[in-house]
Amino acid sequence: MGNAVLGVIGGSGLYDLPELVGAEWVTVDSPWGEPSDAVRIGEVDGLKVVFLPRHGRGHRYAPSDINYRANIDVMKRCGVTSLVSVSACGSLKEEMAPGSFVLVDQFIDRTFAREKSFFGKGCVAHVSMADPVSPRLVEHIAAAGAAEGLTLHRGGTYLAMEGPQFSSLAESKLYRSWDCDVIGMTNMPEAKLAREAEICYATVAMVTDYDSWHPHHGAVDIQEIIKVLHANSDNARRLVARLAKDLPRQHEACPVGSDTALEYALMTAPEMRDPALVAKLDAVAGRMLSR
Ligand SMILES: CSC[C@H]1O[C@H](OP(=O)(O)O)[C@H](O)[C@@H]1O
Ligand SMILES: Nc1ncnc2[nH]cnc12
Repeated sequence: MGNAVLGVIGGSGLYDLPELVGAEWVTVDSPWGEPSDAVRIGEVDGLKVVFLPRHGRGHRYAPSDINYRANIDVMKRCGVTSLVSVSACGSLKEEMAPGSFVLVDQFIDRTFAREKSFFGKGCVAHVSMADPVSPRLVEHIAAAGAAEGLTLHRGGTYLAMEGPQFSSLAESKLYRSWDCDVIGMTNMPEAKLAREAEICYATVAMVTDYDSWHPHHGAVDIQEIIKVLHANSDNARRLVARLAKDLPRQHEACPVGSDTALEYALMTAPEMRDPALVAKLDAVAGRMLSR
């Protein structure tokens, strides 16, 4: 299946990966506009790793301002085959305590002010999001976490909210009644776009707080979040470094078809496609559109 390339999107508190060898910041242009930052490209034991700070260095972009399409397009242009999203989140479950990590396997998308697809008028596509994360990548992350002695929860539903304000108590209780496990502001549409770009995706959710619902913890507060983030960014970096060491150097076919998601997804007849949109899709859908 070709060489594996590991992409890492670092969320709040993760703006660099010092573990990368021979790393350089590289500006990659995208027809989808401005990505959050340049990418840091380096390697770990021969594996190419591409790191992008989701909010930009210095945390310049709010969740609604991030150009998720450009970020995923840039990852695709860099050859990324597996993408790990490291994301701070609130916990909606007692047992998922601040400081722990959750390998989520489902998302509920409540965001409403973001571009959510590379496709549209002139080139329509519908990909499956039934299994939004790649199980094989999750297995490798879980093994890396265990090797590093981290507290990891396997499985969970991530509620993506628009933000930037945190949830009201009523919203927090509503999401708990939906049996959601964690809440954040960024993994949608990121996961949808990764799927459209045929990149295997998985999220490492770093729990920083109990959102607003917990009777014995005050409402979520950014100072507390920052403290937990500082205490955990080393753990997140160790996890990613171990993953990079141990990830198979050949890309493994995704059992849920993340890496072939466009195979039967394109709906628009070739002669009816908009050439301008097709040109922008050169990286994301070149595999299908050049056939
Ligand atoms: C710093 S608290 C809110 C902020 O943190 C999370 O960001 P990310 O997912 O990039 O780690 C959350 O989604 C909000 O954007
Ligand atoms: N409680 C919370 N809600 C939304 N995003 C978050 N990121 C970290 N904690 C969060």
